[in-house]
Amino acid sequence: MTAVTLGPEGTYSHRATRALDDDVVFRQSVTDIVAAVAAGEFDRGVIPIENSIEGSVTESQDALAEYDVAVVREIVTPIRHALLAQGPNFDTIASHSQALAQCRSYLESEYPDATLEAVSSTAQGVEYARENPSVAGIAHPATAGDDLEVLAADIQDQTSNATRFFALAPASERSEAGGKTSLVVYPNANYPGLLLELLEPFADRDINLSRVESRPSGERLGDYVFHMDVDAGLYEERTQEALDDLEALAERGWVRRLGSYDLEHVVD
Ligand SMILES: O=C(O)C(=O)Cc1ccccc1
Repeated sequence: MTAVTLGPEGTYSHRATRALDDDVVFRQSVTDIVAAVAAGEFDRGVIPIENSIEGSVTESQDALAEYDVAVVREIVTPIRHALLAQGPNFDTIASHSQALAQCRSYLESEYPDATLEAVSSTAQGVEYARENPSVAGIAHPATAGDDLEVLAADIQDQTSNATRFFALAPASERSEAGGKTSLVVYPNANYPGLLLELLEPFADRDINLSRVESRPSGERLGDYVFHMDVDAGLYEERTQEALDDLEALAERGWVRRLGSYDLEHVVD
């Protein structure tokens, strides 16, 4: 099987993809990855979803609301960032926006004058550092290879830094089995108590919600899509009943079942 993930080689997404044992190909953006899996070009896609310091990867959420794909696995990996460069004389630090944000305090105290440049991935920033002595990257230390120095290790703002990734498959492979389920709900409505009503079907059936996030629908200001993760599988009757209620509440919009899966931790 072939999995597509964020490249080039050595990104955290690539590290997470190793859990799948598939051949790996790379794309430059999360949206491209989700679109390619939805189009059936690859068996699997791996994208970052949320980080324990910085929160949701909004591009991933928006792509899951836009393209019809299945979530078939969840992979949680620890993230330990290093500062890498040809030497200490750099003026620009290039990395993925999530990595720059996860190291914000460190960068403000150690490199207050550096220019921070958000690039498509951590490993892409390292490529720029390899080409240019005035650029440093923030990435996994293994990306340093033989030609870059690890100037500082473990520079993330909290020692405990973990990222949750989703393994995606074409929609036809959606599973009802597993202890967790991810949903996207667009109620296309706005009235007092709407959010409460959307949560009640789960509370009434004693189903724990492990995440609720709102994202702008893009239709109009103040209109939202809700991303929900619940600790129950789609195979369970209580989940099916809760979803029937949710569908009725979202009759003017839609409910997308991304699928059920089990939690998996991969130590790097
Ligand atoms: O750029 C990468 O290496 C990615 O895979 C995205 C990312 C960035 C920072 C933390 C986790 C994932």
